[in-house]
Amino acid sequence: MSGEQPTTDGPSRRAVVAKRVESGDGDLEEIEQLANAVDYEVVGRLTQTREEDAAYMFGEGKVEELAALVVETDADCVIIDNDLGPYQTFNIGGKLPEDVAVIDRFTLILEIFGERARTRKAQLQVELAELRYELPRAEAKASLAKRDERPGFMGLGEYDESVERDIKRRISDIRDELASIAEKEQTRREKRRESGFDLVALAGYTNAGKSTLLRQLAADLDVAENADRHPDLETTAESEDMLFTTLGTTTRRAKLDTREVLLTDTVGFVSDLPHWLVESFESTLDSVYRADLVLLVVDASEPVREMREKLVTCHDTLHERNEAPIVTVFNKADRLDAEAIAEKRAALSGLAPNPVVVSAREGEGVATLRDRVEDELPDWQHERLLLPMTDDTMSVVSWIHDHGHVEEESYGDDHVTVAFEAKSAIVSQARAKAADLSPIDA
Ligand SMILES: Nc1nc2c(ncn2[C@@H]2O[C@H](COP(=O)(O)OP(=O)(O)OP(=O)(O)O)[C@@H](O)[C@H]2O)c(=O)[nH]1
Ligand SMILES: [Mg+2]
Repeated sequence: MSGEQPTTDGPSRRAVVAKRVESGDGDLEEIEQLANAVDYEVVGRLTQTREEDAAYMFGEGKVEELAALVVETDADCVIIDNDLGPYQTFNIGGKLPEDVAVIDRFTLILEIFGERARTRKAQLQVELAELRYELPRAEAKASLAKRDERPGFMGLGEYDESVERDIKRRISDIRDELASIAEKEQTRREKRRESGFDLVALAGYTNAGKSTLLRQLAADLDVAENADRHPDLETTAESEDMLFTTLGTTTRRAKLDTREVLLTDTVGFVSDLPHWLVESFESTLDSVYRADLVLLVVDASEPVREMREKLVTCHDTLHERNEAPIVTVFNKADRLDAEAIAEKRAALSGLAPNPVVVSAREGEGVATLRDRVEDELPDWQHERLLLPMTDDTMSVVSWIHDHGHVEEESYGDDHVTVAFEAKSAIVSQARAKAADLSPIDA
């Protein structure tokens, strides 16, 4: 390791991954995927099953083993798949060769988010999460520095309360800005609802195939057609075999038989996220919480045990705030035969009742899913209105065409009859508009 400068970007960062579990065997697959998502090359692996050590997270002997592995593999950093306290980070770092960084699960996730954040909102959310991660650490540093024995703790120089104060002030500024962004988004969503769209959100564990499915469902629609009406709609939803490809939200329109929906793709869920991290992404998850219907996408090519764990994580994240019906989608069916699908359905029937099986990549099952979405959306109301013929009548008729599904339209001498189906809010608005048409002396 001596003499080698660790690089801070590019594909050449070498990492040793390590994890402590309470029982069973430590599984490093997910942390490796997370590491690969920001171009770490995993060059060494280490796990330990034991209870948490207050000073080192692992046993002290294991940390020495970790240090030896770092030297042997010439790694620049260790990535620990646990939530390290500030002192544990410091103590582990003390055992490692100089300049070897200690990264924990959350710092890694934040790094991924930071790299993916493209919009102002996503960047603010990442910064908020970073500051919330930093705050207790700044407090720890301040209190250590006060004890005088370790000025310059963690090599970061002098500390006083002003650091904490600055962090708190910045947190409060970011919250304000995010709140105003959320308000604008809310207004926009209300407008969409008013214009007859149902909101369908794609939720699910990261890498389940949400973005791929979004493209399938929206495949036969032309977004440009209505670009002027919805200038905020983005046309891209990238997918890659990588965790957290999507950060932030992408919305596209999809036309079902009788309904038009807006589909929103969103950030993937991942297990063991601390509450502050989830809260930092609250306004992104808002599109899920406020949807009329949630499609919970699961990678069905994974073993039942993993599917179950991921479903539980998703339900936990959705549980508190979501009121909309949830339709579970078993994706990647092209990797499975009918028998395996039947087994998984049966094994997971409690968590995922009546799932729709699809292959987002091949398009198989997508038509069934469309029908299911149509079935599960809140019912539309039927209405028949008799409109007196005035100068404004035709604009009301065309408004009804834009916002609902017209079944019949007939013209009499001094009136128009329109029978249509629409969301109940639209029906009420149409009634109000019809009432406004009435001649004053009627
Ligand atoms: N075999 C197979 N692969 C699929 C299918 N759907 C998606 N994939 C692959 O799974 C990977 C993840 O797909 P995405 O659509 O990016 O998944 P996501 O849920 O949006 O992931 P994040 O945005 O990272 O949370 C990609 O490599 C896709 O090509 C499918 O039906 N079958
Ligand atoms: Mg995605």
